[in-house]
Amino acid sequence: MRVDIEDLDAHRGGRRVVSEVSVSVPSGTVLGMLGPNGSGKSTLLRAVSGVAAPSSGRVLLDGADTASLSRREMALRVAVMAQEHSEEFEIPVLDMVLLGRIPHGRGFGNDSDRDVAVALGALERVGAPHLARRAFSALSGGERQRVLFARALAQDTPVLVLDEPTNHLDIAHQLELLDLIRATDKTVLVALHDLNLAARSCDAVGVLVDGRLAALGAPTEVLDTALIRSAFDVDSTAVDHPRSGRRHFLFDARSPQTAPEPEGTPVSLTAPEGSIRP
Ligand SMILES: Nc1ncnc2c1ncn2[C@@H]1O[C@H](COP(=O)(O)OP(=O)(O)OP(=O)(O)O)[C@@H](O)[C@H]1O
Repeated sequence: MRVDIEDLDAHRGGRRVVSEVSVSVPSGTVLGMLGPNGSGKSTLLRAVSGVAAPSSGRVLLDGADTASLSRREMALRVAVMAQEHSEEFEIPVLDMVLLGRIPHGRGFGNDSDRDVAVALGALERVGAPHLARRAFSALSGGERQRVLFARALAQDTPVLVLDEPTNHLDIAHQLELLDLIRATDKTVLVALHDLNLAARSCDAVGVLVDGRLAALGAPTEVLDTALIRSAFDVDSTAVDHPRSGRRHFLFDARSPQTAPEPEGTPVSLTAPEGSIRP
């Protein structure tokens, strides 16, 4: 399913935090949304998924304006994995994943055998079938992320909107989740902070700075040391991976022009007596 974002503005707390963003995401491709903290990635993704309507502009799913779709019609098209999930759900993990089946069925607690099979299959895909009977609230941060990703998969939608899905995940599970995303034929919009993971896993990346799209295109075209400096205020060095040949970035330091000046009396960095520092 194709996703077109047209001239989108979005407000948070009465302030415009996303301005004039236009992006087309072809069916079955992965768009990584990059940008510094507070640059508007989550706000843009909320607008795309229908969690919060844009203040102006449109989001089209295969040409259909999301403003004209019912909640259920949206839930059959777009599954969302949000960044914040402070909920202390006492429910078992399997029931949490079954929430993804609600748009397909008869409502919570009326799951069919197929719903249960899909939910168990999704847990299997994220490597978490052993968690099915555990309470969601008793899981670690990374285990919760994987269960919430399983819920999004179980929703069985053509579009996935994922806000920093690799938060809390160890490196093996980060790679696994991004490989799973790549292996689906879904259209994926995913906010990421790790530029090297994004370059490895996305067909295209969009870089938001202060709510505006500063760059958009294939990772190899977009990501370079100049962009990283201007968008993130960080100096970096590009190196090609000795085996894959893929471009990677080593991060050197905050760029000197923009790093905050130290204020007042310099703080001594000498380790105190008995410290574990060498
Ligand atoms: N609930 C809110 N009320 C008011 N302002 C908000 C709210 N949520 C976010 N904002 C503001 O909107 C702007 C964009 O925030 P957003 O969460 O979209 O950024 P982000 O790029 O996803 O950031 P991060 O990388 O830190 O997750 C920020 O300036 C933020 O302070």
